[in-house]
Amino acid sequence: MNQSKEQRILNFVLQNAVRGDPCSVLDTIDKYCSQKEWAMNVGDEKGLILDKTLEEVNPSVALELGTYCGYSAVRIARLLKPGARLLTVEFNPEFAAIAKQMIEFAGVQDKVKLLEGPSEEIIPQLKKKYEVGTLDFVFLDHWKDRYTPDTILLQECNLLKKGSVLLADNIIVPGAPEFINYIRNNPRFQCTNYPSHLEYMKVVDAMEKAVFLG
Ligand SMILES: O=C(NCc1cccc(CNc2ccc3[nH]ncc3c2)c1)c1cc(-c2ccc(F)cc2)cc(O)c1O
Ligand SMILES: [Mg+2]
Repeated sequence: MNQSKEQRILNFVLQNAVRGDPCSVLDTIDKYCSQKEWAMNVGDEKGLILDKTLEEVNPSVALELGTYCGYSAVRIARLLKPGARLLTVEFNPEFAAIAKQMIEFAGVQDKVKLLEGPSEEIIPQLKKKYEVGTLDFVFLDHWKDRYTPDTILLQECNLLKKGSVLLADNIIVPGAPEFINYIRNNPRFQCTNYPSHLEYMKVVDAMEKAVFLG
């Protein structure tokens, strides 16, 4: 049975990156996906915006929607302070299996909890089943038409507090127009746009930061 692209990315990391070194895992994925096969990791350019936002927020509890191969989970986890944790949600079982191995190879498994299932099912379980009080940081990178309903669901589940930061990928490509309309017209969020480029391409993209005002 021929391999998936995601399996080829993982194999390239297992053979070329340094076990236990998150930066080498990130660099190796970026090298493979810019030189051999494009893949929808947030990448190195938008990754820097993610890094800077994380350094500002310094979250104790972070949530990621859309794990994919685990690139941004490794990127986020490597910057978390001792005792802080990342919950990452992946709906696609093949992606989740790849991401689990990627996270373990990078050596950040103690900081990351990978939850398999759709966000609309997982988010309502975060408080009781996963002992989450409120979320300091949320990275939205899953199906773009889920950004708005899941932002509403996070509020309904009382998972956001004053100062909670949402960061959304792909505001231009593939685009999340409904989310932008919702969040920029919502007085309970303070929004900032970060122009950038689609991962590994010269195509324009952007990220949007939204701070919950309570
Ligand atoms: O669409 C994207 N990513 C989302 C996505 C996509 C597919 C599968 C999944 C399955 N994972 C999944 C689903 C539902 C879920 N609910 N809760 C968790 C959860 C997890 C997730 C995307 C596309 C492009 C892109 C493609 C092509 C192109 F030309 C330009 C740009 C670039 C990106 O950076 C992107 O992020
Ligand atoms: Mg993305």
